[in-house]
Amino acid sequence: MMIWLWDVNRKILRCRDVLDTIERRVSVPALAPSSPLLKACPVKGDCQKDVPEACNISAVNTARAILSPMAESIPAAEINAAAGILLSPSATGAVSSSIAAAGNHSAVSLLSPHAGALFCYYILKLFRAEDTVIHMDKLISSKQNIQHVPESYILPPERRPGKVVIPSSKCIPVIDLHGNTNRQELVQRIMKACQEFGFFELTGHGVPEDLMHDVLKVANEFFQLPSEDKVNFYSDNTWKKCRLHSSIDYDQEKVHFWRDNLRLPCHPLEDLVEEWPNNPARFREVIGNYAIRVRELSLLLLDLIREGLGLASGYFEGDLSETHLMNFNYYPPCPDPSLTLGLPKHSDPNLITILNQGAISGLQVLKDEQWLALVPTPNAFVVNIGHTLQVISNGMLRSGDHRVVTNAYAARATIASFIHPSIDCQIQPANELIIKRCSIPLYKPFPYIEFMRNYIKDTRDGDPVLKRYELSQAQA
Ligand SMILES: O=C(O)CCC(=O)C(=O)O
Ligand SMILES: [Fe+2]
Repeated sequence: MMIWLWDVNRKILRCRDVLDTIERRVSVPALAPSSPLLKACPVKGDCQKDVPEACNISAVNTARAILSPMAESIPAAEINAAAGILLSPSATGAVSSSIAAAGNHSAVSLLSPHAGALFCYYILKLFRAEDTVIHMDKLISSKQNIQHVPESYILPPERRPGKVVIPSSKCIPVIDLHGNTNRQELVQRIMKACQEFGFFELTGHGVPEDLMHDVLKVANEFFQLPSEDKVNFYSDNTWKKCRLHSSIDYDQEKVHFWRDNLRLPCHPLEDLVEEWPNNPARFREVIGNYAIRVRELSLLLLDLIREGLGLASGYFEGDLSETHLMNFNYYPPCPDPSLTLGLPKHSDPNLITILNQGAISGLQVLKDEQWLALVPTPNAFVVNIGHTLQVISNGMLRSGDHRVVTNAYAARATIASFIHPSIDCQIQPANELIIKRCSIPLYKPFPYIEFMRNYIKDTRDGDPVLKRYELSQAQA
């Protein structure tokens, strides 16, 4: 059962979001029928009819009594059922008419703002426990003692990694950022790696070893927290930037993947850090420091690539590299890694990705139709090019296909840092490049927002998203 509310702007809010808002707005005391705070929040006159004694007997029981019949009458598929709760006096009209429009009777509680907030709080508390169970059950890290891979995670035979042993090797180029004093040579090496593999390992990058290590430690600690400490971040909305979820698109996909994921927006940091978890206690500090360092590093690498492509100085600055997201991936041990994948074959959608994969292997890169298993190099980053850079470079650089396999013995945490264009950008092969090389564009222009929509769908279904945007010779 999910409870939905309307806020003063008639935006539909999820239960958790409302709870958070309320927790920020009112300090909620332990509920006691005689609580002076409850007495201090009288129910407004005529609402006694709708919300009998809401605030002077146990509000939880009252909430249950009011909501139970209503909850049963709500068709599961309809989200516009609600408890009408007033978060501010000006919401009265909006809430009442929304509920009336949605055809739901009852329970428009005309409370004073403070009483409304309190009442709302207890109603939601009631349902939060249930919400926690429903959502947190989707996380693999919430499942206890899994002996077998559940059916819904078993891939069809042609998409399974199977039992084939993929030889591990140091298979992608290694680039030492500080060991290369000659900038031109460095640019050439990066370009070659991005053309041939779409991947390289980066050493000498300047991010301190203890920070590389600490971020993974804090990430591991986050995933191991009890469910109730994480549920506030859970969301099935693939567009929500700050969210905890599992697999790729859990409610829409045919088969699930063996990974939990916390995604955080990171730029501009000072505006966003408040949205991040603050448990473990060091989370914001450690991850914040790291986010700044990897963003700087990504922009430096993008600038080297820009130079290699012969694009004007500053080409990737501004909107094109505006969005910085970090993916905290968590792959718990899997009882049979041959049946499932942590992540299916995909290329990243963005410009450039910097991955801190710790010491446990799992990442595989596709080269000449062969999977190569990467052996992690201590304190090195794995860098890869995303679809957007492939398109801007008109196919000169390639986004590297990769996938993640699971293992049966140890949980693996990784942090992937993505630089994306802002969602309003139009993406297309760089004009200067087409002109300079007298080439024809290989991709049609597309709005990044539309591309991302298709990307999520195609990745979960195993389809190549760039196919949609390729131009045939005749069209170009
Ligand atoms: O966890 C890994 O090894 C890779 C993660 C990845 O490919 C991603 O987050 O897009
Ligand atoms: Fe990826």
